[in-house]
Amino acid sequence: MAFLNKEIRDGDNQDLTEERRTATFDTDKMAEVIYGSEKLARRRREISHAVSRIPELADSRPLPFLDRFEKVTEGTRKLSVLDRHLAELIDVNDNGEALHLYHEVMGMEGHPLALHEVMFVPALIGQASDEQYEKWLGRAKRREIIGCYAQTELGHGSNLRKLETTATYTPSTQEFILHTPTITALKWWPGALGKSSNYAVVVADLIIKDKSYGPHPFIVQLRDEKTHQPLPGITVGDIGPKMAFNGGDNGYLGFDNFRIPRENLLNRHSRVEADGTYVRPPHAKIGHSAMIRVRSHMATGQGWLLGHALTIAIRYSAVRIQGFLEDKSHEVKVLDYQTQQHRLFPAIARAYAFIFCGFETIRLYDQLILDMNSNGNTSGMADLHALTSGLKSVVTHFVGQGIEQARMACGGHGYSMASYISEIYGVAIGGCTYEGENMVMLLQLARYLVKSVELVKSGKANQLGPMVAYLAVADHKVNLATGPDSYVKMFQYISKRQSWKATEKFLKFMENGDSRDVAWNKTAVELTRASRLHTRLYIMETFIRRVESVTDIPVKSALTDLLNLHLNYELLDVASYALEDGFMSSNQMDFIKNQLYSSLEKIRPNAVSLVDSFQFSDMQLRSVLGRRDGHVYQNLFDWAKSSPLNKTDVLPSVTQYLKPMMEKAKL
Ligand SMILES: CC/C=C\C/C=C\C/C=C\C/C=C\C/C=C\C/C=C/C(=O)SCCNC(=O)CCNC(=O)[C@H](O)C(C)(C)COP(=O)(O)OP(=O)(O)OC[C@H]1O[C@@H](n2cnc3c(N)ncnc32)[C@H](O)[C@@H]1OP(=O)(O)O
Ligand SMILES: Cc1cc2nc3c(=O)[nH]c(=O)nc-3n(C[C@H](O)[C@H](O)[C@H](O)COP(=O)(O)OP(=O)(O)OC[C@H]3O[C@@H](n4cnc5c(N)ncnc54)[C@H](O)[C@@H]3O)c2cc1C
Repeated sequence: MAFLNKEIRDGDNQDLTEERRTATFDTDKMAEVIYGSEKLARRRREISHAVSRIPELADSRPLPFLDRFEKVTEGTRKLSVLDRHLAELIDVNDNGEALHLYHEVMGMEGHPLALHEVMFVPALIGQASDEQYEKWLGRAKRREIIGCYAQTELGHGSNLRKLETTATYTPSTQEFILHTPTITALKWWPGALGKSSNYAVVVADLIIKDKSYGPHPFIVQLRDEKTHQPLPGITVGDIGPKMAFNGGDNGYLGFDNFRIPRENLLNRHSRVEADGTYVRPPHAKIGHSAMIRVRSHMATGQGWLLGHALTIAIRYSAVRIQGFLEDKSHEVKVLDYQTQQHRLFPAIARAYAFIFCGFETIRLYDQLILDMNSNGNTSGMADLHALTSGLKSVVTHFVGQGIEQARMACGGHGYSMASYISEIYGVAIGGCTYEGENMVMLLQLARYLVKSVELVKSGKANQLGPMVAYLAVADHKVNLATGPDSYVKMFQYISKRQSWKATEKFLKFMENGDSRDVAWNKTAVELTRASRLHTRLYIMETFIRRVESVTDIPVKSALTDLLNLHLNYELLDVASYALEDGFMSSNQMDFIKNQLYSSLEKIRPNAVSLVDSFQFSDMQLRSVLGRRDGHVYQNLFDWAKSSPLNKTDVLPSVTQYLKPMMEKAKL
């Protein structure tokens, strides 16, 4: 008999197989929706299969047992094996295939090329002139050189206007002199900078004739191409262990009056002429395109990270039997508890929603780069900046929460590194900080919202973009029974009210004599609340649009259940805003709660299949609890036995310290 869930195999844990038999949709078809195309979903499976047949690509030992040095070495080893097999495994021009292959083999703990693909090459694509393309891009793409993105400094990450590294132009030699004037000016944090990269895009304050022109990107050689030794005038190294990404070498970098030629300012959009004349870019923030790119990709990347943790937690919850419901002769799967479902199912809905939002922002980013490179059109930048600033903040925050709930949902075993959930958590919450600290980015979106409200107030609502048009729409009471649209209207009301309230408060402080910055700071918490609500509205609308467009009926039906859960969960979560002014009644609250509980019941039979549809291989998950076959206990025992501490029955530290202490106590 053919089952709709394609993960069923002979010999699997029976409880998990039972779950898979109840799937109401085809998991291959759901994977097409998750990955955006039939081709990519299929190629992912084929690539995972091909990788599993190359033993050298497997981790040589479970990663949690490796120390930092071993992790870096292991990542670099696998990268070199991968390099030999690249062309046979994937179409190297297909980003989706490449991304999957790297996730599969390299995992998420970092490796020497992590920032090369994610920021160095994209910075060249976005910022280099045609001549610079010619000179650098081919070499970078062939990986003759390895690069990173060095912007953040020991003293400044958020406030780019105060970066201290200087790039001073000297017309007599037509060179820039890069210099690190203070300890706080050291570049600090860039991924793959410490030990791996021999080139970097360095962001430094451009100075011409004693005048500062602000941060600009330069391509800089850091190490000798043959010996890999740092060049004279360069101080570079690793910043030490971190919460996660310990297979990666985030680094520090200092310059001692280090000279680079004038052509090394990435000059597609702004340039310095030989005599020192500065030619301005068409948009002041155009040099930030590599950051906007990562922010645009973060929602899908983070959605997949949440998907990892949920695959582990849901599969384990179907295998873990503990406690009773009605029948006291049989314990039940912990997945049958309403609290367990409430802990995990809304996060499944969010993972799907975030992935769908990410597809939209990636498309918008690609369009922006096309417009900028073909005709210098930067009109989409402000909107995309506002959108991705909010999205990266809201998504990373909820993903962190969701992963932590997934860990707790696995009880004691969730706390073991065998679950791998703590590693996923460490990686995911890095996203709350990198590419713009979340509060800072929420405040960026708030600037956009405040400006939009001000437009409405001054009678210029017709100038609002489609994303904020609701800020000008009249309020109306909503009957919650009428489907997704009514939830959107309710959310629009809440979001609009918060944006208006925060703006009025901000303006009032200014009317009362505060400067703009002080008034802004006094309103900042309310402003971040407005940004979160606006972003959650966007996520909700995107989710609705995506589900509406699905053509496979069983897949659409399962997604509709997830969407309904999401709508009710979201509205309940922000209900205090709607209760504040009596917009929502307590009867409506009860209605929403009941809808939510019935969504949990509807989703229950499909829970395992919804996470199976992410189609993460065991290699990619690296989790004993999340194994596809569900054989958790024997493998946990084997995993524990492989701990280096178990190599001998008596540890040298016991002989050396513990025994003498115990012996002494006996005397
Ligand atoms: C094959 C692989 C494919 C895909 C994989 C890709 C991604 C995968 C997902 C994850 C990646 C995984 C691993 C990577 C791990 C880590 C990488 C990390 C890298 C980094 O962290 S790099 C460093 C990042 N640093 C920052 O983000 C700094 C944050 N600060 C800023 O961005 C700015 O300084 C800030 C806060 C926005 C403010 O700037 P500034 O002070 O200059 O501006 P103002 O506040 O005065 O505002 C002025 C004005 O300008 C507007 N504006 C600001 N920035 C932008 C922008 N980027 N675009 C457009 N407009 C911008 C701002 O809104 C103001 O407008 P207004 O006056 O209000 O009209
Ligand atoms: C895993 C990881 C990888 C990274 N990779 C790179 C990389 O490849 N290249 C690179 O250049 N950098 C990288 N970074 C650095 C990262 O981009 C910065 O750490 C980040 O932008 C935050 O800046 P910060 O550290 O200066 O934080 P800070 O700005 O010092 O933040 C500290 C606190 O101050 C608050 N704060 C700061 N400014 C404001 C404000 N205006 N209003 C209100 N509150 C404010 C913040 O909200 C936060 O609570 C990485 C960081 C991490 C963790």
